[in-house]
Amino acid sequence: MSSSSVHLASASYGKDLVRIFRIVRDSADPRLHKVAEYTVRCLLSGSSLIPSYTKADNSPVVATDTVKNTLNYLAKVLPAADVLCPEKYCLRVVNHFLSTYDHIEKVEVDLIQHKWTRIVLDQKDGGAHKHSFIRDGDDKRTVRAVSERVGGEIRLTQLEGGIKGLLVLKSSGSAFYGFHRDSFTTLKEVHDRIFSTEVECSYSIKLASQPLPVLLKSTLPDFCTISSSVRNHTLRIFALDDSASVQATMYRMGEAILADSGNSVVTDISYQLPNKHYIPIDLGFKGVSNLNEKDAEVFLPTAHPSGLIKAKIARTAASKL
Ligand SMILES: O=c1[nH]c(=O)c2[nH]c(=O)[nH]c2[nH]1
Repeated sequence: MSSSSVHLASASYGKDLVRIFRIVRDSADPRLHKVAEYTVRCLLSGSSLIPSYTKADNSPVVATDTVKNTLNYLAKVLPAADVLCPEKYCLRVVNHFLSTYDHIEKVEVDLIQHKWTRIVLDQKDGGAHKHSFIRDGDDKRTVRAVSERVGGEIRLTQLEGGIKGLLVLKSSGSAFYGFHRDSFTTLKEVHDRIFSTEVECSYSIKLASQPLPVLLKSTLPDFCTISSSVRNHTLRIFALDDSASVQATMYRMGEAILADSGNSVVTDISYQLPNKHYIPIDLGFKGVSNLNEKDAEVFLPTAHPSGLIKAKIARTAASKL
């Protein structure tokens, strides 16, 4: 068989790990700042780019360096509100590439927001500082936006918000018993255990079915309020649920988020939760009891292996009515 019996099955390219930092200075008080820091991946695709892979023809290639320049340029020239809101920034970015380059058919943007929270000093030192910030947690907000040219129109085909790296632990209020047992099972049933996980989730946001340039002229949902709501419900259910398992608790988190009337544009939420095991240490060598649920106080935090539980919780057709 000749080498021509292969074809390009799929392809996309662009810039990854583009670091963006934007300062927004208050118009009335230039020392009062807001800041946003993002890591962005932006990938382009389209059938007219196929020759760049198959025929070494670079003529249709918008250089990945140009993609990086564009991400920085848009961070500078877009209205402050559109850069400070990661979802809006992503929507502007995908729209830019499809409205600028007729031969690009699809743009995918994945963004990670790095936290910068304003430092609040004692009142004697002036309270909330105008331009000093702290990284108060490793959790990150994520956004994915995908836009495609459909029938000559620029359409938003995917918009997702999310969280990653949100590390939580509860030292009681979690059990795991009644599970299937067979000759491979060694795990003891437990009625009170440590539950720790690093929350990763993403939720789909459905906007009105209009071309993206039209959507961008309309009033968009308050994406930051939705993001806070997802984080708050996740933490609330984690703390309050008398957990029967990671599976049962994550389902309740999804239920709470979708039941909140403020989240009507959220159609589903996917969780990925590792079960980070804490194992009671056997101190029997000193005659000290540490293995029973009631007296276990010293544990070995184990990095691996961990359980890994995934679920997508979605609205059923009836609940959309
Ligand atoms: O919440 C849990 N779900 C499981 O499926 C599982 N399996 C296991 O060993 N421990 C746990 N915990």
